[in-house]
Amino acid sequence: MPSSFTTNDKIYRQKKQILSAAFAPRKLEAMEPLIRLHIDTFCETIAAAGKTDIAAMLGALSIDVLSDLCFGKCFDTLKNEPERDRILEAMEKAVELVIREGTMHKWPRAVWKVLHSKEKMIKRGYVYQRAAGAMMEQMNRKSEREDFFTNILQARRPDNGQPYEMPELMGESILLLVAGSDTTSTALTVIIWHLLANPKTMEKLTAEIRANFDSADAIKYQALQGLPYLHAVIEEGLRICPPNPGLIPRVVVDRAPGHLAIDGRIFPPGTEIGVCNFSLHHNPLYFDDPDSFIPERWMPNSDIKCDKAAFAPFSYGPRSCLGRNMAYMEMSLTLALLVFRLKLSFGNHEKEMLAGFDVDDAFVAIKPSVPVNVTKV
Ligand code: HEM
Repeated sequence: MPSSFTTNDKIYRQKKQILSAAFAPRKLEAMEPLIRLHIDTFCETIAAAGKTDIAAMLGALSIDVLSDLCFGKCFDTLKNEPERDRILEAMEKAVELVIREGTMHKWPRAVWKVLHSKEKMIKRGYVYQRAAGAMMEQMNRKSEREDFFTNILQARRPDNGQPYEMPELMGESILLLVAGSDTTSTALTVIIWHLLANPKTMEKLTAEIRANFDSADAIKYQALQGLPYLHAVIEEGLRICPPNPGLIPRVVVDRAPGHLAIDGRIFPPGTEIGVCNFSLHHNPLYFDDPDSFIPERWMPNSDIKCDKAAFAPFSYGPRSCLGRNMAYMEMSLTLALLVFRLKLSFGNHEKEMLAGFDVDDAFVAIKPSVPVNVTKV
């Protein structure tokens, strides 16, 4: 299914322009109250449960936020447990397979058949079904609200002046849903795991939030952007375990003089190359004590080595992440509201949890469960 992620021509450039407009800072500001509403539901739901898998609930939060902002229809996965389990599993399969389609497109059909087992295809089909259903409803609904997807629905192709066709619209809807939800929830899960494993860091973050706000209602993104420790905690989470931990592939193009030279080595046109984010972020040449979670390295005037040029969780260049601003807004509000309103702990799972936090690389990180106890402050 074609999407901006898998196309590479002038149609891609036009789609990118359309999507960039949808993510403009002014439009995002207008979306803060909606994002906030879902974070409130998230905090209330996990507080009422008392014990929860925070990784799954953060997955549900980011799906609810994305489905609401993208299609004007929240999938309600925070409140509906069977729906949550089904869509999270489908999302995992969709991510694995979308990436194989994007990166192994030249492989023979027989290999594809093995990789695309029938069971996985059926499971991932559920994400397609939900995204397509929401998109169709949005096409038939007359709403004043401008969602991310409204821009694509109203756009015309530059080559023939016609609206985008259904398979392309489907591709974009799935891309937005998967790219925007899984990544943000991984980043938040990583950060919360490290905060729980480092109580002094959690205390410092909580103290910063409490010193700046006297009620949860007063917490607004504009004010959060000025809090250095919150920012440092988010950057350190994205560094220590980037949501796209592996290699983001690029193909060397055929341009004069014909070859690309990097560090004295020649890469001919057609070669797939890339930088592995996890290795980059854990290289001691760029970051002191790279395997430890040390938000202080990001604080102004810190003397802990922290080379910002080697920090690329959203990638660089024309294909870099479109949802970066939205991700910072969602991560900042979620963390601030969480530490302001709730107290989390590993409870009985402390020993097992402190053994370490590992993810699998399937282009995006596939994360483990993180069981926590939750109480209201
Ligand atoms: C912490 C959260 C996030 C991280 C770490 C992240 C990271 C990335 C990365 C590494 C890429 C690939 C860029 C490349 O190929 O060079 C990407 C692409 C993309 N991201 Fe994000 N992302 C996040 C959140 C979001 C959100 C909230 C959205 C909103 C829907 C979003 C939408 C997209 C889109 C549409 C693309 C494709 C861009 C293109 O191909 O031109 N992302 N993201």
